[in-house]
Amino acid sequence: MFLSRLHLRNYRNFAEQVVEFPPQGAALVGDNGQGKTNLLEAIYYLEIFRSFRGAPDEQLVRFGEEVFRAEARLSDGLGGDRTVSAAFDRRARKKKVALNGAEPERLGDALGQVGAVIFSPSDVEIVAGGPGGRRRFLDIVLSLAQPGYLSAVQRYRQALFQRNTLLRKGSSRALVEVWDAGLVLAGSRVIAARQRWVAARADSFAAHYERVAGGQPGRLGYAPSAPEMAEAQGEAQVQEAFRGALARAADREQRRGMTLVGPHRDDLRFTTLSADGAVLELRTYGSGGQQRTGAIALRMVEAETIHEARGRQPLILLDDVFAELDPGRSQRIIDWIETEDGGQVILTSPKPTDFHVRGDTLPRWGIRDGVILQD
Ligand SMILES: Nc1ncnc2c1ncn2[C@@H]1O[C@H](COP(=O)(O)OP(=O)(O)OP(=O)(O)O)[C@@H](O)[C@H]1O
Repeated sequence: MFLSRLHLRNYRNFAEQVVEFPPQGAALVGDNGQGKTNLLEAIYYLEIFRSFRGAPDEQLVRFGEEVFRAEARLSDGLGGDRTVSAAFDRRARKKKVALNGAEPERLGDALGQVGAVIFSPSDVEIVAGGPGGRRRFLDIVLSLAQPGYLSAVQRYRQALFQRNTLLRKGSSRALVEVWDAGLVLAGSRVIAARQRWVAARADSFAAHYERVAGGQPGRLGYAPSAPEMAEAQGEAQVQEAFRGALARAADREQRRGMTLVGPHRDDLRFTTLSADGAVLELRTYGSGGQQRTGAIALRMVEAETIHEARGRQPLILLDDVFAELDPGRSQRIIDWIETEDGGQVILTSPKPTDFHVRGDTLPRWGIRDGVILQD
């Protein structure tokens, strides 16, 4: 399956655009502000039904318009086609998603149809920014890859919201505790899934980091909000540890008026080693380049995850990722793409690059003011 056709109407600065993509992908070259990121954002919108940049849907509607629509056609090259589409009405604040023209029962059922991974300069924020961005990363990847994860997150958020409302109002402990069973059940599912994913991908992350960084070590770990949860393995042990952590935090929670333990306070940890062997957090001590390398290695393990979940090569979207990397690192990313035997690649750049992707078979298109220029 590859993205064979994209149809955009009133998405950002695209008025009406139809693009036919070949199976190997395409390279888009255009000046700043012409719509390169917008195009990749639109493709990835059809994967997760929201902007990867975190923009609210209203902002995606072309200025002066009311509704945007995006549709992707995925083809297996043998005549088998599938479509996924999304539309958002700014005035009615309504989003509609369809698979092959039919609305799925739940939005979650339509997630991940494109099977894409996006590499963007803003990924550095996952490593360098606050823990919310890292939890968001985990929640998106696991929602795409694991059935049931998204609904566990949603149940957890509901229980957390109710519990926090009571804590904020200073309600009695007995009232707050009514929500504990639901919180622990859904929360442990989320924590155990995240821990399993990190454990399963840690070696691969380390290998990607080391390769891209030209030999420097890099590690990925999961940091739960309470120490006893770090020891727990599997959902049952996490539940027990979560209950224990809640009991220990009860007085503090009453004082602070909020839930202090659980997956909403967990974090991902990126580390490297100093010259004398000390463990350094990339977030606080990493250079810009090291933080970018951590983000790229993370996207690479995401690509492996999507590959396994979908049973096919992911569509790789590269948004001007080479701009801030040294040539060695850039080349090693290209080498990695080349080993992803034959998956589709769509890359953007403000200027023609010297990097040779897919044996230079990608057609090179221009883009100006929301119009794609194919020759
Ligand atoms: N809702 C919208 N309607 C119309 N135009 C929009 C909308 N949102 C953003 N734009 C326009 O899209 C352009 C930015 O596009 P985009 O972010 O894709 O740039 P780019 O080609 O990736 O540039 P760069 O190389 O600087 O990253 C801006 O000119 C902006 O005004």
